[in-house]
Amino acid sequence: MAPALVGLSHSPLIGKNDPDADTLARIEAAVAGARAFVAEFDPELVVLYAPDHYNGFFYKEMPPFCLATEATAVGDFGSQAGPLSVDTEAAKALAKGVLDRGVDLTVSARMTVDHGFVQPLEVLFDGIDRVPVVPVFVNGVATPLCPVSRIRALGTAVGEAAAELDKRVLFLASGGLSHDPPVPTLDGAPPRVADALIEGHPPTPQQRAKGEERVVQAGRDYAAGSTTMIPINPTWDNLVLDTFESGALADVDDWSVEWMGAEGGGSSHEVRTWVAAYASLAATGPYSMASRFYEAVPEWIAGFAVTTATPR
Ligand SMILES: O=C(O)CCc1cccc(O)c1O
Ligand SMILES: [Fe+2]
Repeated sequence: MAPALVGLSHSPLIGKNDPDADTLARIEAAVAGARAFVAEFDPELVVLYAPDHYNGFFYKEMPPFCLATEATAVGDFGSQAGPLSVDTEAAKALAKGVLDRGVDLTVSARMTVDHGFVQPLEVLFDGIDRVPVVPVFVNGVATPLCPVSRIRALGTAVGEAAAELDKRVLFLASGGLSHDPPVPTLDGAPPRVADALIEGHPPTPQQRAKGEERVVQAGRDYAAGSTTMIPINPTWDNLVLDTFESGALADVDDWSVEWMGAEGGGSSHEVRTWVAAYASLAATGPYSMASRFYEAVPEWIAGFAVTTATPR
């Protein structure tokens, strides 16, 4: 088994509320680097860790994480809709391997996913059906959240199980770093919102359009210096990236939900996907970060990072 890793922030506002041309060019160069890295590695399997934004997972039952043996994308924010090319056999093997290692994994035989899963597949592979993938949902918004140590344990178990496959496996993380987009919260929600977050009634096209316009407007406000959202925190984001680069992954066990939220905003917990991916790579042996890019992009409501890593 040969592993590699890409960590990639996502934002549904890419192409909808872009930063200035120079910033955009720097980001595009970093993303092109990740695409070249992936093309060169030519993965036979992608283990994709991504969050959900109340399109697939709801409070009726909210697992801390969940592995899919089949998955369909909803097509939010203009992202691709339809089935992902899930490698069901590999997914089942990984699920068994994770459970055998004592991590209480939830499995979905029909996962609904959103831009969190779709965007990295579009950006790196030009579509959601181009490469065999095992989607792994990591809850990054719906409190209460499990300790980060459990996400590290998940990633480690997935990495150990993946090492038993005779494949080139790319561990791919989607999301983060610090950002505070207007994602609804169950605590204090009015009854109609609470009902939507619990039951997950699919929104009408009008409701979806209205919600998406709200997020685009929030990006404009964030870039204009709105103080109603927790600002992007480059210092914290670089501390997070330093941790991944150093390989001292056990440090994340001390990252409390409260500390992360205060430093990085309500969606900073999306970096749990990165914790899982780096733990997976680390479980296969010592690694080096091969490239590291970071830019605070308020227009996208994103502390935007791109990293690649390979075995040492
Ligand atoms: O779909 C939503 O409600 C949130 C959308 C969203 C906005 C900015 C950055 C993100 O990472 C993100 O996911
Ligand atoms: Fe997100």
